[in-house]
Amino acid sequence: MLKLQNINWTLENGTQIIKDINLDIPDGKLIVITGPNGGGKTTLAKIIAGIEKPTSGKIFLDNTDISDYDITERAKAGISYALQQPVRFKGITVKNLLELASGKDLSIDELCELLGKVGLCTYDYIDREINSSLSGGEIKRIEIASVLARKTKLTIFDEPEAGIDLWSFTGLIKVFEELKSKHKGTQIIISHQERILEIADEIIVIADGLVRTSGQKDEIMPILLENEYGQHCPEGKEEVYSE
Ligand SMILES: Nc1ncnc2c1ncn2[C@@H]1O[C@H](COP(=O)(O)OP(=O)(O)OP(=O)(O)O)[C@@H](O)[C@H]1O
Repeated sequence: MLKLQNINWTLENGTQIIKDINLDIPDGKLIVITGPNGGGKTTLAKIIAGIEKPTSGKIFLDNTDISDYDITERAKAGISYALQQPVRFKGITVKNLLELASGKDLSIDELCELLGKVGLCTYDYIDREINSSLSGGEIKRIEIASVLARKTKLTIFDEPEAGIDLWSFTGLIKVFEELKSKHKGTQIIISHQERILEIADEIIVIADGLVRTSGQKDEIMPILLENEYGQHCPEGKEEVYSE
């Protein structure tokens, strides 16, 4: 289980972006974090992955305090993060990246399986360098494939839908559903997409640096659809909202 305890993140100018967030993320679930633009979702994901250090607060993975772990140590502890805007690696091919991610050489069949999941034809891509010649949607899909190759305990996908065409997006939803049913790990997906919210076990709504509401999908979906990002809280959740 991932536990976030009193996580705060404040800019040097004193602006507080993440405001005392407490969350318990259970194992083996698909958790979708949603909420308005600029609410703090990516910042929180970066804090979990070790890319940003919180101003205060603690993070535990399976009861181990990983607060002082850097990004590499967190990756070794089993946390993967697919960035909202992937980076390009000059001189590294798609095959190299997928093999680095999976920690072993991959056969053509294995490469086909991974790239097929994100809707890319292996023969067109394995030898392509991960540079600016790839389109935004292609690089996003390759990054998602590399995260799938890692099969870690906790995987965070930051807006996997961004830049992905409708047809590949449908395939991606199937990949998340398959991960949910076959892989024991936890998936956290940051998303604005109703189709991704629909496959969640639990939904967390973050706005203005706060957890506005959270709970089982069936409990949270009606609130999201009827109101603007959970601005009306269900009974018993008002104390979170009133901050
Ligand atoms: N390094 C930074 N310096 C200044 N402001 C920052 C920095 N990082 C994040 N912010 C601000 O913090 C707020 C939260 O940003 P974040 O990217 O976490 O939002 P988000 O909920 O992921 O938004 P979106 O849905 O648009 O992706 C935004 O107002 C953003 O401009």
